[in-house]
Amino acid sequence: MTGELSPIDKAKYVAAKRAADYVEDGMRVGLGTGSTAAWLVRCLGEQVRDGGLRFKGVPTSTRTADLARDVGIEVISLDEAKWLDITIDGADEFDGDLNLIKGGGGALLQEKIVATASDQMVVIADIGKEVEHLGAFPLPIEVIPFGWQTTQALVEETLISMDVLGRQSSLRMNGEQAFMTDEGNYILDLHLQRIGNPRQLALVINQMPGVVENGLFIDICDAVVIGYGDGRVEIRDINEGTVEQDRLDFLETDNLFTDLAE
Ligand SMILES: O=C[C@H](O)[C@H](O)[C@H](O)COP(=O)(O)O
Repeated sequence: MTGELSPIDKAKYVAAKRAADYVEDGMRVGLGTGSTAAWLVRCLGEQVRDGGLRFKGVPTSTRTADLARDVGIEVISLDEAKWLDITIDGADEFDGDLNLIKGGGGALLQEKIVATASDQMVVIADIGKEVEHLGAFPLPIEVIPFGWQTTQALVEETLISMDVLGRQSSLRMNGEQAFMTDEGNYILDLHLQRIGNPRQLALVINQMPGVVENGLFIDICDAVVIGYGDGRVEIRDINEGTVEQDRLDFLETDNLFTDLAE
């Protein structure tokens, strides 16, 4: 990476840097996927290499697994770990109840399994991810390839009859090919605009044949570490509201940050 990092990357970085403090020696830690989670993995890798931190990481995608190994984190499977102390992951949107839309990077299935198998889930996000109502970000749902167009039609008909779907859904593409998840499935992105009842929607979608999982994370997240482009971080806890507001002064002097910005 060269040149000055953008305010959004700084925001992601400070959120990840602060959240890395949650990880203690001996923990089993779920490692999220995406650009914000990648900052976390790099920060933790630096602490492993330079600070002697010892923990086991359970990645939520092959991308995260590769990065974690590259930076020196010991990687184990979820079945080896069985249960996790904490999962730290990014999000595409979070609302006032700390409900989330995830899956912009296509990793929602492993992410939901891992987060649900954790004592706590902490989300790391730049302030731009905060919304009053979920839904402006297209809601990803993972579907099996067999009969995916039939599944898509069923999803659309059901959601239109519920007055939920604003526009059509779209098959996520990777160039000319359908995007394929780590489990060999497809992603449909639902253009909803505003989700009135995320809990109900998540249940309805998951009942449809062919749907594997949806990107709504309801009652899973315990706290959000929010980063700002000027180095401020804020921690919102599901029970206690805002519990910390701080400015991380390391931004221009931190090794990892300056290495990557140069
Ligand atoms: O599938 C991807 C994940 O849910 C990501 O955590 C989410 O899309 C946020 O990614 P980013 O940190 O790159 O905005």
